[in-house]
Amino acid sequence: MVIFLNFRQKLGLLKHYGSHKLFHNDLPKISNLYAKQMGNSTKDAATMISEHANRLEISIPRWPSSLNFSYVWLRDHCRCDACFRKDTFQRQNDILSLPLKIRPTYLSHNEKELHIQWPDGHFSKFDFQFLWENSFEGKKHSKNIIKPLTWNRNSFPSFDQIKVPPTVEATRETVEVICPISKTIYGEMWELQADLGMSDTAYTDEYLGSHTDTTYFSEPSRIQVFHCLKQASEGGESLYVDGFHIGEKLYNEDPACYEYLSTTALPGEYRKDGHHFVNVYRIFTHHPVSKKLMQFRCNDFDRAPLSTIPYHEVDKFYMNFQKLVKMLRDQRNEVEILLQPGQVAFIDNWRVTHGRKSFRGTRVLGGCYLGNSDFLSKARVHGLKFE
Ligand SMILES: C[N+](C)(C)CCCC[C@H](N)C(=O)O
Ligand SMILES: O=C(O)CCC(=O)C(=O)O
Ligand SMILES: [Fe+2]
Repeated sequence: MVIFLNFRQKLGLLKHYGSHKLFHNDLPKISNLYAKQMGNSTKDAATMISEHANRLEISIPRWPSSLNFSYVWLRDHCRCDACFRKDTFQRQNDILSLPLKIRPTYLSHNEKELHIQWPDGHFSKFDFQFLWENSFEGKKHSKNIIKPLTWNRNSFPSFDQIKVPPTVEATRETVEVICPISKTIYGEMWELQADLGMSDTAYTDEYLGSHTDTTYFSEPSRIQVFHCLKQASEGGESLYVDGFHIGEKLYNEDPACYEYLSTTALPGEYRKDGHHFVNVYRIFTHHPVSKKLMQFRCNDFDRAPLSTIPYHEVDKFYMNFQKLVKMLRDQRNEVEILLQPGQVAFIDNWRVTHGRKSFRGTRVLGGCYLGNSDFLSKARVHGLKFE
């Protein structure tokens, strides 16, 4: 079975093992539809183009507001063969030849396209669809469509499941249908069972507080895949918490603490024979343009010596950090799932924390990591849109 934690809202469900229709989700579908309606103004007699000093204002009745395009932006985004290579999807016009004070000499449009004649004789055509999808203002409107639905113990969403044989190879095959597997210091596919030789608390039979993995990487792994290959004879339930729910709650209950943990950097560290990772990060990271919460990172086990905070601020750090971890350990926020052999969990490691209860007997988890760029690229190919 495949369980998508969090991606039910955001990325979708693996409905047919082996099929190409992997990412299904109502919300992105709505947003795509929205983008289509907004961009494809078929018989829009009422399209209005107004020239201003350094911008064009385009108004199409279907668009929620008019969009503005500066002339230099339009010249830079010309998609003709001389400016843009359609075979490689790469730019060809050199930024240094872009005239910053350019203005069109002649403008016209039909129902689908805007036409611009430039002073040097160059001619550009723009699909309204392209303009809608790539403008700052258009993006702002589309972004409002997908709002992450956060969850706690009581509001945890249901998930779809399919059967995967409880072997590492079957896990690999399932995952590879979705996305190439990352190779990290743990290899591609790893197996996890209590083995102190591995020098990590994950490889014990003890309780493990909920955390995100690879906080010590400059870009943490995006998806953590867990496949239960063998259940413990007792205990070993997985514990999941929605870090965005924690963020929301903290923001509402103690905005100063949220602000502090969004702006204060701390170091993470991981040492293992021949490896020494160190990375300085913030617990809450926001999208550089929309400012929405984009990533939650928290792993107390892999916290490095606190060298990023001056002594007079240290009390403040511990106070705020404890507050956060208390919320993370609060059972009201924690979802408990006893993974069954054959059940695979895909966890958004940029958002959802994982932990486990202590256990007895032999418990084996198989799994792997998927990189952020690889995963988002595949999701986009399946028609999903991201900021
Ligand atoms: C078993 N597996 C490879 C998944 C994880 C092992 C690494 C755990 C590390 N403390 C971290 O949180 O990143
Ligand atoms: O044993 C578990 O369920 C999780 C262990 C863990 O944190 C990990 O492998 O990253
Ligand atoms: Fe972990």
